[in-house]
Amino acid sequence: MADRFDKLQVEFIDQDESVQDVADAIGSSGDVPERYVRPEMEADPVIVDADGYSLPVIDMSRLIDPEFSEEEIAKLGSACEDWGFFQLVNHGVDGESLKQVKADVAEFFSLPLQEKMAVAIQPNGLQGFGHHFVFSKDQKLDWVDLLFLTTRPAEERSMDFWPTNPPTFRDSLDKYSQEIADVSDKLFKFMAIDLGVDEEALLGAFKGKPHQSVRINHYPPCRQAADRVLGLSPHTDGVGMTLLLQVNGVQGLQIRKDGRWFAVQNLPGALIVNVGDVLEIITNGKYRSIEHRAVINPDKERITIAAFQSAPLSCTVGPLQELLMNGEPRYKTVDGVEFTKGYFAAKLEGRRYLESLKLGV
Ligand SMILES: O=C(O)CCC(=O)C(=O)O
Ligand SMILES: [Fe+2]
Repeated sequence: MADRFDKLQVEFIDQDESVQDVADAIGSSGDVPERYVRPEMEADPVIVDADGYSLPVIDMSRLIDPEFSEEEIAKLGSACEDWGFFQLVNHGVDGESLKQVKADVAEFFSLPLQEKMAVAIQPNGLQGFGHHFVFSKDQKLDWVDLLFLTTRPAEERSMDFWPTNPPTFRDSLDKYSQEIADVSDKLFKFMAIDLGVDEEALLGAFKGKPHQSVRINHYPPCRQAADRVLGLSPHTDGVGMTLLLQVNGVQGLQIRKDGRWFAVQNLPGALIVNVGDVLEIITNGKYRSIEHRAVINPDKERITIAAFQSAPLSCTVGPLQELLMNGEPRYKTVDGVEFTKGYFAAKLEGRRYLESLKLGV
């Protein structure tokens, strides 16, 4: 079936090596190939999670409890304004479903390369397993193998890219994708209350069938040069909202805060949620889409599942009338196809595309 991304006609350079293979080939003594080495890493200091400086924690059980809801919604609003990121606890995602999806994803990445290549990304495609978003032959490469899939609406899935090994993979990803869609619907609802806009007005921006895709990231360890390679280059997410699940206990997410990198310590069991570019634009800049990146552990592999909740390509991306500053929009309004094309054309470099949509007010 036609992929939503076919309309975008983005052109990528084919990559047929996997980072896991590169890591295996260099073993413990060889050099990391130049294409993976990132000299810019040395320049940027990292702040660790310290007193008075930790990611806000939002409790879903308080959001839905009439006694605490108002207070928790205010906290949610501040988190989206000040940080653009928060940890969500008591999110209600079924424990069995979490366990199963984690086990299946880890098993998929542990398969031999040829098994994984059964769902390999196709030339100029976006879905499937492999290296993604390579735009030129000289571009530095991220130290990650990933599997990118459209998960919702169900009729837009390209099942050719959904692994059949392990056999439970499809079923567990299907269940997880439903659970995450439910959590994000609730969060959008509470955000609408915080913003003082009609729920329909906020969700109306995601009119039709909300879109969800997942990026399952596998970061092999890098013994030789963990501090000189990057798992994911700094970027913002070109979507409404992202919900990130850490599949194993290995940390690696960093977010840009006050010009420096801040290392997120994921609370066990919490989902990490962040505001994407589309939500920043819809809220006319009230909520912020923050640059983030993933770093590599020298000894341990790291696996994460990022679920992106977004708008259909048929929608329009622009500030909500109710949230204009003195009647002024701070961002251009563009249609969904133009927005997504522009996001990729800016090569996922930090906030570059988002800044280009800003109007001079
Ligand atoms: O794996 C992580 O910590 C970050 C993932 C991420 O930012 C993404 O997939 O967009
Ligand atoms: Fe991201």
